[in-house]
Amino acid sequence: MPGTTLPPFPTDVRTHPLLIIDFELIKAGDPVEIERLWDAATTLGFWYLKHHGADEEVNAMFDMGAETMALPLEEKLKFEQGDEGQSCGYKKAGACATDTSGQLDAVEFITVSKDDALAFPRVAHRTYPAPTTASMLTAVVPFVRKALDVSDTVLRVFNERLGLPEGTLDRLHDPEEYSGSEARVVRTPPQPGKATANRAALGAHTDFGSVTFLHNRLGGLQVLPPGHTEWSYVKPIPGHAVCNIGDALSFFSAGILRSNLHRVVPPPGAQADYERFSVVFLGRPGDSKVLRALVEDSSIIAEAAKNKPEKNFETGSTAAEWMARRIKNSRINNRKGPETYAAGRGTEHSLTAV
Ligand SMILES: O=C(O)CCC(=O)C(=O)O
Ligand SMILES: [Fe+2]
Repeated sequence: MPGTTLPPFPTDVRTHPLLIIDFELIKAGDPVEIERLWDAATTLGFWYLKHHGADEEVNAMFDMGAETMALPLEEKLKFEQGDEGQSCGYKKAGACATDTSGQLDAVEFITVSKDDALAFPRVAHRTYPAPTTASMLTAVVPFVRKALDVSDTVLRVFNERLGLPEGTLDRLHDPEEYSGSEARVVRTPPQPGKATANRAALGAHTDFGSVTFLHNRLGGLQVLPPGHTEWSYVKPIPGHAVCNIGDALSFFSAGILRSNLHRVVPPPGAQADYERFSVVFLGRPGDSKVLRALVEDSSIIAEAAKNKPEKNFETGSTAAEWMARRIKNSRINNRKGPETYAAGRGTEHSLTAV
């Protein structure tokens, strides 16, 4: 909402502090900052990222999202992602379950595949609503390129710290291969009444892929830190991205990198009266890559897998299959019962977390 002053994030709600990582120092190879990034990625799996240099691209994405969401629902529905497990396109509010009981989500998405962005004007997977397409070269492509730079840089740090042969994680994220990586704008409309304040607008989930690069102006994002039974807000800090690890990196690293549960609830306090937009890049491995611990490539990962015999790091699933399964089973049209929701879950999920 250009020109709108948003109320500040309230001081009387529980927040979870995240480490603030300086992207410029990471790029420069600063050993202290790399250690801090490693610490964040292996404990909660969430951190703030400052000096990411993507402010302009992120603002352009917020504008693209607002223009696209302002279209009549009927027009947006022409681009709906469907029930077959595809993620790119438009998702209406209420298309997905947020819990085993089949409670409906309250967020709408416009999601652009990185393959469509980088191939533009050629169509790799699908077409998008007119305001999204019109912003492809001015917003989506520049944002995707910045996000890929963040993701590649962070992956190189993890590659080294995991003791993997040089280029291993790079090859698993080869930009030439089609992948589920995508840029998304999420809109949460103000929810009627206080009763919904604690109800998930976007249900508890772990991200499917590798590195997520998220931008928030209003509160609403919450994490469930390991060992906690209560959700805590992640307070938005202007100019700071929130980054987190997804399931694919958790599998590749035998759980050394943490894919943590998170969700979105309506913004807290006076912020609740405003519509909430977030801009996110979800980085994912190449479609054909199998999600499993890289035990043959690193003694550090082999040791981690050995120390967690109760965990199965052999999914037998490619990155594309993992993502399609999770999306398909979250779609309310595919719901047969509580088991459908359960079949769509990822790492670290307990079905009591909603
Ligand atoms: O909107 C947010 O703050 C988080 C969105 C998110 O978790 C996702 O799109 O996976
Ligand atoms: Fe997420």
